[in-house]
Amino acid sequence: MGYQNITLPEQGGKITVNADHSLNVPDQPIVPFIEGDGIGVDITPVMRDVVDAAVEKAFGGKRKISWMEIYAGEKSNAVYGENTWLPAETMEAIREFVVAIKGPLTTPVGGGIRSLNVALRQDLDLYVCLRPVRYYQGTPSPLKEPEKTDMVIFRENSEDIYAGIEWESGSAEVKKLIDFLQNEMGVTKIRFPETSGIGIKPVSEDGTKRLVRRALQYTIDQDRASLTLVHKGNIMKFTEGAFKSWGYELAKEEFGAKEIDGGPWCSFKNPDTGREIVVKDVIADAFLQQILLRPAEYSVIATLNLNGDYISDALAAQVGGIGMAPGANLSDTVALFEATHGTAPKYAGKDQVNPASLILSAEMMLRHLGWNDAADLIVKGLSGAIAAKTVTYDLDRLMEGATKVSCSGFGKAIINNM
Ligand SMILES: NC(=O)C1=CN([C@@H]2O[C@H](COP(=O)(O)OP(=O)(O)OC[C@H]3O[C@@H](n4cnc5c(N)ncnc54)[C@H](OP(=O)(O)O)[C@@H]3O)[C@@H](O)[C@H]2O)C=CC1
Ligand SMILES: O=C(O)CCC(=O)C(=O)O
Ligand SMILES: [Mg+2]
Repeated sequence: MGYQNITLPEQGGKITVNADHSLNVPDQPIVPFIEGDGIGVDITPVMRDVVDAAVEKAFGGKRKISWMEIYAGEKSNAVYGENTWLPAETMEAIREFVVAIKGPLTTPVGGGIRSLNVALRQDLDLYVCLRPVRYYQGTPSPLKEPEKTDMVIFRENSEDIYAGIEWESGSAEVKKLIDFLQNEMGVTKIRFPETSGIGIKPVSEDGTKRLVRRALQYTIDQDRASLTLVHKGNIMKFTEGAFKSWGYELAKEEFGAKEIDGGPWCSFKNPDTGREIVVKDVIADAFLQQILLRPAEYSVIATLNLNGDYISDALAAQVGGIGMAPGANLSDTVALFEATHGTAPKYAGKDQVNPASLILSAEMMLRHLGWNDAADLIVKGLSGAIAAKTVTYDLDRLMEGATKVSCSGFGKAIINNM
């Protein structure tokens, strides 16, 4: 199709998806990217340089990414005109080209536009937010044994209070809703009805099961020992509690899990390797202490949207901070890779922040394409740069005897260590 402000690269072809959701990847795939607000201007070009260097080194010119810029956030206002935060053709391009990567996008607090990140996830039905958390040797960490933190978060990405269904205190809508809750639903527990805002928390069986299904399949494919459902089901029984029940139900119905000692924990054998996979659950507040005190007991995590948001930043801190934490948003067909962190506005344009989070998101993208040799080189380059203590400010301030480099300098150090 023709695009208004997106320039198609002169060379390169489209990635396509087969009926079984596998990909056909040409040697020169067109990959759309959103630069991102704030520090997007710093980290996105560095990510591209690192990826290009890894692909060139791994495949000697046979393969290459054809980058195609698409727009969202502040830059899209500049390109498309004021108040155009997420142009329709940006969504169209991600749908058409199937695999894309983005920098962070700003969401104002307490008013203004709703999150563009959430809008992208909802509109493209990217229902899995996949955030692996692993330790790179030599990275400074507040833990004594950070290498014991090795978890992969499957965060439900389309539902929950995070979907942003809410009404402002004092609005006509909130008055109508509170009136309905009090007079037709018998609700007596709204403490200050005159001044309350109200948010709605939808959690469904369909949404839960598709997320837990992907997480369990991953547990099998990666030969992991356990999947933990993290919820606050003691308090929010029909949303978070139901998430837990539906998760166990799915493990039993579709993966043949059997209860251990009368349940609710259950287990089944990995059909590929024969290894026992335990499916368990933890209440979210207790989980946040467990990940610090007993991280080795957790492997794959499946959780609701808001819990997953908190847990991913907390776990990132254990292995070096959100400057190091990658992620992907996945539907059955489309993949949009992005860092865990936000736009860190105070550092914008200063060539200072750590680009590793976005670079490791690109590393996940290369594996998604099946370009594992290039992905391995990124891991090697990053590990080498950290081992040589050539690091950005966030790691430098926690390390003894390190050499502090800029964002672009860190990118160069990664390339030099490939
Ligand atoms: N997916 C997305 O696009 C996301 C967008 N956001 C949005 O980003 C904006 C800012 O959010 P905020 O809460 O400040 O969170 P941020 O993640 O942007 O930044 C918080 C702090 O984390 C550290 N940090 C973040 N990124 C890096 C990096 N690359 N390298 C090193 N350190 C880093 C910095 O810590 P220090 O000050 O200690 O150096 C920074 O001040 C908001 O509008 C928010 O909605 C937030 C999260 C995700
Ligand atoms: O959309 C936003 O602004 C914040 C998103 C976020 O914190 C996350 O996805 O981890
Ligand atoms: Mg977050």
